[in-house]
Amino acid sequence: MPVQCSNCAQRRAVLKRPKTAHSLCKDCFFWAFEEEIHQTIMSAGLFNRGETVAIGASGGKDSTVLAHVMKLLNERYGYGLNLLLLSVDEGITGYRDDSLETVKRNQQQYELPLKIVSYEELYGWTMDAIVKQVGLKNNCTFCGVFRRQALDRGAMMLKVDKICTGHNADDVAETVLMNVLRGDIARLRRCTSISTASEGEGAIPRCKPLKYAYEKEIVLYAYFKKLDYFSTECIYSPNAYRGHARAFLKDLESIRPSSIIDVIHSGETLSVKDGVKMPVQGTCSRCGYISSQALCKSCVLLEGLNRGLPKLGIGKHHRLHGKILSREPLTEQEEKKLKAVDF
Ligand SMILES: Nc1ncnc2c1ncn2[C@@H]1O[C@H](COP(=O)(O)OP(=O)(O)OP(=O)(O)O)[C@@H](O)[C@H]1O
Repeated sequence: MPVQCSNCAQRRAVLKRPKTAHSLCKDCFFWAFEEEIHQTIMSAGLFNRGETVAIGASGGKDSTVLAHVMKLLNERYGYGLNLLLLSVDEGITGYRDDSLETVKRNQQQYELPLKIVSYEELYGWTMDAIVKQVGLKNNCTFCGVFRRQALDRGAMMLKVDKICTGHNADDVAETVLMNVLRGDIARLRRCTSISTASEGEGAIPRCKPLKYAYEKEIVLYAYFKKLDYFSTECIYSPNAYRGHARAFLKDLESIRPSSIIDVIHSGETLSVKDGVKMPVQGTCSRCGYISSQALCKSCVLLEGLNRGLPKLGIGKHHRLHGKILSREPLTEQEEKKLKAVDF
C-alpha cells in the first residue's frame, strides 16, 4: 500500500529520510533538507550581509548540492551574499578535467562566476607528475595539503571574505574517528568546528554549511532535483586510512542511523585537559602562509618534490628540514631515507 507523506499527509511518500526515518514526499523532503541547512547557517552565524563567499566547487555531489542550496537560500532568505564558484584543478587526467567540465556547466546553470586555479600554475607540478614521482601510496598527502592552500590562494586572488566547502556530516564524523585513532589531539579539537575564524595572516575563514547533512540525503537531494554532478572517484585516491574510518562509520550507521550525528556531537563536546601541548600557529618563513612550523607543509612537500626527495614531508623528518633548507649537505644515509624507494 502506498505510504502517505508523514509531513503533509497529502502526497505519496517517495523516500524514508535516512536521518530521521520519516516517510516524506519529494517537496517535503526538499523543504526539510534546505531548512535544516538554513538553520545551520543561521544558528552558527556563518555569513554576514554583503559578504563575498567562494563555494569550493569540485563538480562532485556535495559541492554541487552546496552551490545549488546556497544560491537558493541566498535568494529565499535574502542573505545578501555575493556568491561565486572556486575550483582547484589538481591536474589529474581523466578525473579532474572531466569534473571541471561539470563545474563549468554548473556555472551556467546557477549563473555564478567561476574561477579555476591549478596546481601547475601555483606549484609547477600537476598531480599526474607528482604521482609519477611519489607513487600511489602517499599522493593524497600532497593533494590534500596543496588543495587546502590552493583554495586559499584562489580565494585571496578573488578577494573573497569566506570560503565554504561541501564537507558533510559523514565527512566530519569520519574525521573525528580518524583523529581519535591517530591520537591527533590538535586536529581532533579543530575538526568539528563549523567555521574557522581567521587562523592567521592570509588565511580566509572557511565554513561547512552541510556539516549536519547526511551524505545519503545529499545524494537523494541531488538525485530528485536532477542536479548535474560528476560521480567518479578520484583515480589516485586509495586514501586507505579514511576508507577504514568510512567503512566503520557506514557499519555503525546501518545499525543506528544517529551514529553519524552522535560521533560529531562527541567530537564537539570533547575537551582537552590542561597541559596538553598544542601547536602554536605562526606563519611560514618562506611563503607567509599559516604554519605551526618554520616552514608550512606545502613548502616542505614542494621542496621535497623539487629536490627529488619526496619523503621529506611524509612522516617524521622534521629534524632534517633545517638542514635541507639551509642547503647543508645530507649524509648518504639521510638522502636514501628521503628518496622514493619504498613509496
Ligand atoms: N578540486 C576542488 N576544487 C574546489 N573545491 C574542492 C575541490 N576538491 C574538494 N573541494 C571542496 O572540498 C569539499 C570536500 O572535498 P572532498 O574531497 O572530501 O570531496 P567530496 O566529499 O567527494 O565532495 P564533492 O562531492 O563536492 O566532490 C568539497 O565538497 C568541495 O567544497
